[in-house]
Amino acid sequence: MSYILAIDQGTTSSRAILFDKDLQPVQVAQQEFPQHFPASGWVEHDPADLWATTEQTARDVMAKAGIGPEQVAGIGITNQRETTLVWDADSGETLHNAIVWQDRRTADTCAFLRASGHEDMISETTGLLLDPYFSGTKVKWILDNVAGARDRARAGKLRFGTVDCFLIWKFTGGRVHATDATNAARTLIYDIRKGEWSAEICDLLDIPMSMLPEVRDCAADFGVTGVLGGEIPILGVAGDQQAATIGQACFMPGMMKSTYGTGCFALLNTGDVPVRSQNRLLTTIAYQFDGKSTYALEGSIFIAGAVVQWLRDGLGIIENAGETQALAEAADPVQDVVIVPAFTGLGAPYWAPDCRGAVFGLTRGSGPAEFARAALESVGYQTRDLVQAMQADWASGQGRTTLRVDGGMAASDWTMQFLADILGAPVDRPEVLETTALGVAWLAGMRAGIYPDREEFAAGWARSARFEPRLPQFERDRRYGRWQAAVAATLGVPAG
Ligand SMILES: Nc1ncnc2c1ncn2[C@@H]1O[C@H](COP(=O)(O)OP(=O)(O)O)[C@@H](O)[C@H]1O
Ligand SMILES: O=P(O)(O)OC[C@H](O)CO
Repeated sequence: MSYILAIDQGTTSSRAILFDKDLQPVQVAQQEFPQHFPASGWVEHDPADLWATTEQTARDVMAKAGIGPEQVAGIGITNQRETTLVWDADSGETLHNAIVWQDRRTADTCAFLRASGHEDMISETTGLLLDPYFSGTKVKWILDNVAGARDRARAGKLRFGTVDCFLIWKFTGGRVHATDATNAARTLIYDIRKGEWSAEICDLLDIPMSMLPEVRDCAADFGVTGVLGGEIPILGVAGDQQAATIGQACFMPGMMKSTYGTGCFALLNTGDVPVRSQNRLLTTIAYQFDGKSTYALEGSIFIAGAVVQWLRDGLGIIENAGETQALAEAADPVQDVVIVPAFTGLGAPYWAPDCRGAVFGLTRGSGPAEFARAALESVGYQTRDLVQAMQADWASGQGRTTLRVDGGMAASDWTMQFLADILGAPVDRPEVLETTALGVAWLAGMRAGIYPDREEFAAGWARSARFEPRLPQFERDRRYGRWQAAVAATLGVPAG
């Protein structure tokens, strides 16, 4: 019983990672699955794909490591957040494809709720903004648009869940309908202060509360699965960004992590007090242990690593992401090319879904190297936007902050050095870059009794590199000023 199976069900792929008794990742299996775009701004996943790729990668990783279920002490599940599923309580059949967090179809519902004066109550209760990003309006959409759904929901025949909850249901053969507090906190129908579903918001959205899962701690009993060839308990659950926060051991107020994948999500631990943002950040639950929530401020950037993908697939100036380093180093130091990568609008702290990207400062001499440097820099600038908003929101967060980074793009030394330079604060990269999976593996392993407690786990967090700021203050401010001007100009230009 010396392994933990971590499942990371993400937006574009499902991954299963096996951790040994020393909390080291020893084997990985991964499968991508199709994205469905049935209309402009709509994004769906087939629930059968979510389950099949999860089950298959879990089987594969155990087969690759040559271990059986009797050697797995527990399963931890982490997941793309907010993505919404509704299914029949008896048959388990889903009523509709999963509506993905990126899906904008409920923008009108959000606009209506805002116009009718509900935004303040909803933000105060849930910590979130009225945006289609979150689950609540997606559940309403399914109940409004699938024939007979609301009647079945009122009769107690339907179940709602985020992806973690759906997978738990599948793993346990429909015996457990539960989620954890971090996933509940992303639904727009959960009262993050009281730690219970909000009857008022459910009523407003006409969502029968009989559909809702039980909300448990992040390290808790979520049932036992028999689908992997033997019985294994599910003992840890957290949304992926919260799992990364846990994996980075950001357990003290003031600690902050930023995950650089396709997008970027930064979370600042604010302790046991939920801080209401004045700068359009989200207030969310970082984790919940023993019924007690720890809160975080969260900033979400939609385009981080995706700007590098654009250099590769859109502009064709690189063949792989790693080439950006040499290009950025070769860029002309006197050119000031700035890219605002608002390909799908801008996220926090701007929340401008309709604006589109722009490039500034081009000269006759601007080429691939200047574009590559500007692309990498855009990630640093956007992070500074978030960090400044966080510091403005949370007075005790003033001062020197060390940022812990992870995700695929954190492998880029050049980007991480620029990040430290533009923040004027150190950036720490951990030894284990599988931070999201590590977080949820630790939850499950701690619950199973094979991993250390929180203090010991935090003490074991190890850094592989620290990037210290080297840019003079004057130059930092000058460059950031250029970025701010570029964003202001981009926001001022209506999308075509
Ligand atoms: N060396 C690198 N330099 C710059 N960007 C990189 C590098 N390696 C990976 N990336 C970027 O990181 C992203 C992949 O990170 P990952 O954490 O796997 O993302 P996701 O989980 O969102 O798919 C890609 O967008 C890729 O362009
Ligand atoms: O699956 P990812 O890594 O793109 O993460 C998605 C986030 O959880 C959305 O809030």
